[in-house]
This record gives sequence, C-alpha cells and structure tokens, in this order.
Amino acid sequence: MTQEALTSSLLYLDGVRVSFDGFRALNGLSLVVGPGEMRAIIGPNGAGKTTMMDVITGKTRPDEGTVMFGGSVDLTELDESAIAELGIGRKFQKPTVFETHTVEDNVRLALKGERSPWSALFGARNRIATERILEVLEVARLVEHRHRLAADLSHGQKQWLEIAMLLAQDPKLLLVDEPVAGMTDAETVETARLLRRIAEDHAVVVVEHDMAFVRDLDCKVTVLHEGATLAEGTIDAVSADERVIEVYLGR
Ligand SMILES: Nc1ncnc2c1ncn2[C@@H]1O[C@H](COP(=O)(O)OP(=O)(O)OP(=O)(O)O)[C@@H](O)[C@H]1O
Repeated sequence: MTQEALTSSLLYLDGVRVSFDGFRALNGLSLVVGPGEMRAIIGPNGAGKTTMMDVITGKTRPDEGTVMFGGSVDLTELDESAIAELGIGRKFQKPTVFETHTVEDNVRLALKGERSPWSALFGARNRIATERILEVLEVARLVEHRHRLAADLSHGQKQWLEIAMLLAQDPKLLLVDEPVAGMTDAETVETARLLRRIAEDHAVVVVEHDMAFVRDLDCKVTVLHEGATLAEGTIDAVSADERVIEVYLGR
C-alpha cells in the first residue's frame, strides 16, 4: 500500500500475520479505515475477524506486518491499556454491563475510567458529566430507562447501554463484535440506526454475520477469508462476487 494510504488513514493494517501453533489465523491481512468511516467486516467462521480485532487492540501481537493508528502510531509497540487510551474502544459480543447498577450509573462508571477525558471533571463539575451521560443515553435511546437497573433491561438494551458506555469515552475508533447476535428483528434495526448515528462523528468497525443488518449499516464491506481480505466494496458488489458466494454466502 502507498504512503498516502497510510497518512490519510485512521487505521492501517498491511501484511499482518498471526500464527497459533503453526496455524495462520491472519495471513497477510491488509485493511485501511479512514477517519470517521464505518466499515463492516464479514466472513466465514475462522476467517480471522476476532483475531484482527485482537491485533488492533493489542491483545494479540502479530508475527509480521504493519498496524498503524492515525497514520503514525505503531500499535504493535503498545499494550492494551495504551491502545485504549489512544481512543480505540471495543465492544465484545456479550454485554458486560454492571447489572446491579442503574443505567445512568453504568455510564457514570464508564466516564470515571482512567481513560476518560471527562474524569477530571468529577466533583467540581459533576453537572457537565451528567449532561454528557444524558447525551449518550439519548443517542442510545435509553434516557427513559436511566433509573432502571441494568439487570432489568432486555438483551438489546444491554447491548446499547454498553455501546453508550464506550461512546461516553468519545473514542476515535469503535470496534464492535457481532452486536446483533441474539437480538429481535426490531432491536437489530434499532442497532443499525444507533451505529449509523455514532458513525456520524466516530470511526466504527463492525464484525457481523447478519447480512440484512450489514446492508442496513449502509457502508463499505470487507470480506475476510483464511486470514486475508477476499473482497471489498458495497454490499451489492461483494454479494455478487463469485468468490464471496463460494466461501461465505453459499449458492
Ligand atoms: N488463541 C488461539 N489459539 C489457537 N488458535 C486460535 C486462537 N485464536 C483463534 N484461533 C484460530 O484462528 C482462526 C481464526 O479465528 P478467529 O476467531 O479470528 O475467526 P473469526 O473470523 O472471528 O471466526 P468466528 O466468525 O467464528 O468468530 C480459527 O481457526 C481459530 O480456531
């Protein structure tokens, strides 16, 4: 890839290889995501999607390849907490909210995290923090649920709460792993709306198997297969690609 592709990128992976006991989970993966872009990542089981997220967040070190953030920060030299502090937030598949706390307090706890630029505002300027909490709950359509215990939310609402918690920290890049697994159709539609809204002012990378949902995200799609990019383009273009049909979509 070119120097220009690197300098204009928010996230830049090139030639990334990861092996587990001789098995190549990532085999020369290249991926470029621009600032503020939303990207969907699809591909069959074992294609390397989770491993890719692990490499970006510093959980897994690549054996080879380039992983850059903001055009100049080498993510392979940083640990997980340093990468989170740079503004890379990750939403795992299962919701991990604090069940015994209210919805509002969950977001408050996320704001209090070390990484949050808002943490310094606590105490003296609590009001600003409260405004910020309401703002992200508004985006997640959870304002009217803010006094409920997180334990009492539906599965979909818990997922949205966790996304709101990440959003509170205002990440530059949000990585979201299979957000609609286990959701109702209505919740799935609502999740696409939420992510499109977030992508108005954040870069978002979404790994997902649900093709109707991916279509609804209305963004560029990257298809992974055997640890590398197989195809990239609009949902219509990749859905019509013979190789994608062969390995993923089926005939
Ligand atoms: N820690 C590990 N040790 C050994 N093998 C691993 C490890 N992590 C992943 N793998 C293997 O690497 C391959 C890629 O896995 P990965 O989880 O990244 O795929 P995926 O695209 O996320 O799949 P899925 O859609 O099932 O989540 C798989 O064959 C998996 O078994």
